[in-house]
Amino acid sequence: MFVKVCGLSTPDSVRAAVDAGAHAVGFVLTPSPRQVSAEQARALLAEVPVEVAAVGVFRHESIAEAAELAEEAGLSWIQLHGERTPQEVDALQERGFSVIRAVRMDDPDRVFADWGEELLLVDASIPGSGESWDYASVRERGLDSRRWLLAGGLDAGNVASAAEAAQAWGVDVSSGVESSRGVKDLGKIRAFVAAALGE
Ligand SMILES: O=C(O)c1ccccc1N[C@@H]1O[C@H](COP(=O)(O)O)[C@@H](O)[C@H]1O
Repeated sequence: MFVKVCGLSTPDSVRAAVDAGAHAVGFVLTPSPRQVSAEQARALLAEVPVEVAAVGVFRHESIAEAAELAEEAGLSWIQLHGERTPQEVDALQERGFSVIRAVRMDDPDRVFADWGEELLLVDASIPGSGESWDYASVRERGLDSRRWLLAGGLDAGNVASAAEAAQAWGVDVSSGVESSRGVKDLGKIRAFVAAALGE
């Protein structure tokens, strides 16, 4: 099970995720209670070993803005929310980025098609809201042979059953490892990663 922990903004939360065994960590560079600047993300990157994917999360930004900010931060992965096109994914890959393309669980089937992104992320309607949804319903989308992450309302208590219900390749979390909005809880991060990894 691939595990990503998102919305990290302090060195100790990055270390907690990495030490627990997360495969990816996310830095939100778009307006959010978890937003960090490119400069802050660059400093946090010092805590991330090369084998762990460091991801910049973008929602309202153009492709050019996202690429510029990610380059400034030194991030090689971009997570792209919002209405996007296959050409935008191509443009980021041509610029050297690996792409996580976020779709909403209620998007039409065509949005779930394979656009060549490295990972698809299937999230609730409002990203980062902690809103859970009917995880089993994603099985109708035909993602069996794809590399994709389940997100939205996950926490240490439900991640194993949610991943099983959805037959997820990987999982992503933000709200479920916080003590209050935007404030990560190190114990919850460790418990989430352990539960996702079946430890
Ligand atoms: O976490 C945010 O604030 C955020 C803002 C804008 C786009 C994506 C964001 N986070 C993503 O949302 C899900 C986590 O949702 P939840 O809080 O666990 O329910 C995950 O994919 C984050 O990468």
